[in-house]
Amino acid sequence: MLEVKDLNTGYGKVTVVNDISFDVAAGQWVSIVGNNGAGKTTLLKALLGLLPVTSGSITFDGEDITKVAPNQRIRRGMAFVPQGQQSLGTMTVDENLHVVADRYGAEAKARYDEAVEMFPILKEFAGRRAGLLSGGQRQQLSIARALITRPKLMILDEPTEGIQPNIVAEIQKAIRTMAEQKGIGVVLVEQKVQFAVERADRYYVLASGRFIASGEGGADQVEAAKEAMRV
Ligand SMILES: Nc1ncnc2c1ncn2[C@@H]1O[C@H](COP(=O)(O)OP(=O)(O)OP(=O)(O)O)[C@@H](O)[C@H]1O
Repeated sequence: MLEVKDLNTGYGKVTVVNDISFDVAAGQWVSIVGNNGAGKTTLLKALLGLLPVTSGSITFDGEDITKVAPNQRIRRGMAFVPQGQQSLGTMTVDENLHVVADRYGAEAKARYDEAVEMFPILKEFAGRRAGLLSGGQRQQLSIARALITRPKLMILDEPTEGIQPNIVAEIQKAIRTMAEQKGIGVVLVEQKVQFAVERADRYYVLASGRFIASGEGGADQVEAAKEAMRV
């Protein structure tokens, strides 16, 4: 569904991401792990159309979208969950979800229900202001908001940053479920290798803007990925 080929991108004349190629199929979870400054966010910005591609191509759903504007990419079925749990803090959980769901008219309720089903805590805290939730709960709210759009591809930027371990496990499970049961393709970028690799289908290690290792996901692959990241 997503095909990235020989992608180069960066800021002005400085190339930060070099010759990146990978594919994501429907229902496949692909993780990109890398340390601080490896180029993870830069790569995601290029996938979303927020940074121009210097060379290479991005194909989504059979169409070349290398030069397609960000809002068009979203319309075609990409959803983005940015770093840092960005929900609307002064609005309640319920209002945060309705802002997105109510765009879908007759489908609004079904879409709303579908999203909170994945994160029951959001039902419990429906009336609470998003700004008063824990970081992990806010992250779940961000993912739920993205799910309401029924994306074909969900792109997540370090969803576990600053989050307690018990919620990290819940988020991991939800990502697996959305891939497996809803057929959503997932691109996750992370520094936390275990979280990213353990239940993914495939992983890539990004260092200094290049893929230096890759492999199948799974609990037995975590050590190999960690080892590759140490180099
Ligand atoms: N707006 C910018 N202008 C110029 N260089 C930038 C800009 N943003 C990031 N960079 C550089 O690009 C490189 C990769 O940064 P990027 O934010 O993509 O890394 P990252 O892997 O996402 O790191 P982190 O895990 O800390 O978020 C770094 O060397 C950074 O200094």
